[in-house]
Amino acid sequence: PLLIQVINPNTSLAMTETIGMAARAVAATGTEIIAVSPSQGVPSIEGHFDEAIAAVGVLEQVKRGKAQGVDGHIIACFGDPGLLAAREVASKPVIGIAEAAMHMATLVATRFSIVTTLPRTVIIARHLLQRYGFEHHCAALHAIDLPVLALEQDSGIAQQKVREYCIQSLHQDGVGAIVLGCGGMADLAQALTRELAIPVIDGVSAAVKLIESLSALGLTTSKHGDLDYPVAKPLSGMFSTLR
Ligand SMILES: O=C(O)C[C@H]1NC(=O)NC1=O
Repeated sequence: PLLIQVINPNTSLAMTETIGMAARAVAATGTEIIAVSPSQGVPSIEGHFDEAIAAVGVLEQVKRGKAQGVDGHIIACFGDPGLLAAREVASKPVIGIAEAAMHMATLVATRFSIVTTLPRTVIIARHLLQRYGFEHHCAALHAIDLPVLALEQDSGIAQQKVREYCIQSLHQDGVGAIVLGCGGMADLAQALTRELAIPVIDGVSAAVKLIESLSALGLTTSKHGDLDYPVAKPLSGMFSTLR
């Protein structure tokens, strides 16, 4: 049996619930999901400033998960905030939902598009594509132009916009798959895949299966080189809890 920690790096507990449910929906029998949020930070992550703040919370939660003996950590925000820092701290695998979704998309299609929230997040997603080496696999990126927390409102307006952009993308972008670019969209992928008859990929569920695969293969974060544990030194003030 596996214990997987799913970290929603923002402090919106409703989104943590959505993310936890999406993870549990695909978890193998015997895999337990612990969905958490940082004790302090930002209610939603919509840019570099938010990501820098959220990264500290991610590190705090990774340390907690490590103490709980989890078998892997998932960073459930499409910016993958703190991913490499978290890998330095962790002994077990750490997977970001953007990298997970992008990897899965390349396994089922030659080109994919991304549907995310704000126009500025589209730019950040482009940085991720470059960083992960998927620039040439992503044919188009779309923003529904609504804030992240619109996905937690009951109106369903954000969900409707995601569906509209997915339909537009499958007709116009010449892609074989669509990646949902927000942890808060995790509950939409399966229904959209069925309705639109194109793989619509959520990074939360993709990351759960990647952690299970890495665990089954006996693979974990390398401590040879730059992902070795952080150099030991005294940490002051608010960072002292990260020791
Ligand atoms: O950047 C985005 O639009 C998505 C990203 N922000 C957030 O609070 N959770 C996320 O997945």
